[in-house]
Order: sequence, then C-alpha cells, then structure tokens
Amino acid sequence: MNKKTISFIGSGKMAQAIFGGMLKAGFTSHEALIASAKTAATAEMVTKKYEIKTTTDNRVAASYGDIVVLAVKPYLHTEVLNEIKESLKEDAIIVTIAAGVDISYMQEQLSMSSKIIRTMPNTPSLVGEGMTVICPNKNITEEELQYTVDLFSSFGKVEVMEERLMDAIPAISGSSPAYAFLFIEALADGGVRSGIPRETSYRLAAQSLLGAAKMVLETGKHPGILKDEVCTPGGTTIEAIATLEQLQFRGTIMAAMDNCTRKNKELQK
Ligand SMILES: NC(=O)C1=CN([C@@H]2O[C@H](COP(=O)(O)OP(=O)(O)OC[C@H]3O[C@@H](n4cnc5c(N)ncnc54)[C@H](OP(=O)(O)O)[C@@H]3O)[C@@H](O)[C@H]2O)C=CC1
Ligand SMILES: O=C(O)[C@@H]1CCC=N1
Repeated sequence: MNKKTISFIGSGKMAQAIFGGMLKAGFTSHEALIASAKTAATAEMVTKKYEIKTTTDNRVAASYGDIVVLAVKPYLHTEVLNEIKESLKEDAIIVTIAAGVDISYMQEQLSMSSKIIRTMPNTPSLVGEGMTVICPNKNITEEELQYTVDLFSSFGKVEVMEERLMDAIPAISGSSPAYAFLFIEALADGGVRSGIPRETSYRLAAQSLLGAAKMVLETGKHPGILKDEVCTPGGTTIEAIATLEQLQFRGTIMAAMDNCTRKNKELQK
C-alpha cells in the first residue's frame, strides 16, 4: 500500500473517478485520502460512498496531502490557489486536472519553485480504463514524475507530453468519452428503431465499440485496414460507410474537436 497522502480540492465527477479508480485498484488506502467539497451534502455523500475523510474547508484538505489534486472548475483555480497556498506542505506536488489551466499561470499563483503537474484525465478512470496525459514542470524530479505516472496508471493508461500539446488533449481523450456515449446512444436508438430491446441495444453497441477499440490497441493494424476487414464486398457494412461518408462523419468529428480545442484555449489561464 502506498504511503503518500493525497488531497483532492473538489469532489465532483472527475475527482470521484480518480479516487474511486485509485481505491478500486488498491493504489492507495482510504486513510491516505482526503477530499474537499463546496457543500456539506457532497462531502457527506463522498465519505459514505468512498469511506474517505472529507471537509468543506479547502485549507484542511490542502494541509493533509503530499500530493494535492485541484479538481475544481478552471475559473475557480485563482480563488482556490489563493485560499490554500499558505496551508500546503513545503514540498507538496500540486496536480491540476482542469482544462485550460497552464503551468506558468499556476507558478504565478504559487511560486517559481513550486512542484506542479498539469494533467488531463477522463472519466473512464472510474472503471480502470482511464486515459491521462501528464505534463510536469521543471521542479518535478524523475522520482516524483514516476510516482504520478504510477498513480494515474493504477486506473488506466498514461502518456507524458510537452505542454505545447496539452491544449489539444481534451478534444481527443478528456472530452471524447462524451462523443463515444453519444455514438452508443445513437447506435442503441437505431437498434430500438429496428425492434431490438433498449437494454440489449446498449449492450450490443457498447461491447462492439469496446471490441473495436481493443482491436486498434492490440493488433497494431491501421484503423482503415480493420474497417476494410468488416466491409464485405457488396455487403451491408459498406452501405453504412457510404452514408457516413456522404454525411461527413469524419469531418464532423474533426470540426467538433476544433471547437473543443478553441474552448480550451478560451479557458486559458
Ligand atoms: N468531467 C470530466 O470528464 C473531466 C473534468 N476535468 C476537469 O475536472 C474539473 C472538475 O470537473 P468535474 O468533476 O466535471 O466538475 P463537477 O461539477 O462534477 O465538480 C466540481 C466539484 O468542485 C466542488 N467545488 C465547487 N466550488 C468549490 C470550492 N470553492 N472549493 C472546493 N470545491 C469546490 C464542487 O462541490 P459541491 O459538489 O459541493 O458543489 C464539486 O464537488 C474541471 O476543471 C474539469 O476541467 C478534466 C477531465 C475530464
Ligand atoms: O467539459 C469539460 O470542460 C471537461 C474537460 C474535459 C472533459 N470535461
């Protein structure tokens, strides 16, 4: 069991996915964690559901952690950093999971010598299939980076990247589970339209996407080749593909990603 203490400032959907994922994986103990929330109702719910300490005082949470994860909305970072900076342990590692909050901004709020890691996780962390991109500042040692990689790897995959690429990450992995849920919903609606029961439709749609994703990761084949292998000449699949191409399925996804990245830059701090 890992000995480092970890604090979460904010206990919303993404914080719960992370501490829920870490606990499920056995990466840390319930005792090593604390989380703060704005309201007592959330704090009580989190204590009950995850059996960890909670508080509505961010300073109490911040003073506990060797690692302090900022899991509040981007616009709250200024307020929260000012609130907690005097309570942080001297060598605390500050991890932000927020879209559009950059390292130089965090350093301005704390200090140039602060240990800061910018990350972009996603909600499948809760079921051990997260994808997190990590970018450390220059004050993070190799050992500290490795610890953070191990932490996020306990509930998914991790890539360490340069900060110049971080603005593009929400569009491809932070936000993309939402597009996948939309796709699953659409497939299920199509199934229901053809008479397949709703719950069965969700299972068929979700398992097919899971299987397709695994084929990309495990066969190493180009997605276009995998697509070709499904398209029997003169068969059913190519009819569906032709419609998707006519309606600009791929262009639509790329346009959606452009908008996602634009918004991330607008949030920039
Ligand atoms: N959701 C996602 O898929 C992802 C989100 N993120 C990032 O995670 C961050 C949080 O998003 P998400 O979890 O979705 O948001 P939620 O709205 O689900 O959660 C926000 C949390 O912050 C708490 N909070 C609000 N104000 C304060 C405050 N002043 N001090 C302490 N806690 C406060 C809320 O408490 P209460 O419940 O009491 O109101 C709530 O627990 C964002 O920065 C987002 O960019 C990153 C990747 C993916
Ligand atoms: O929608 C958002 O702003 C956050 C960041 C990535 C996923 N959810």
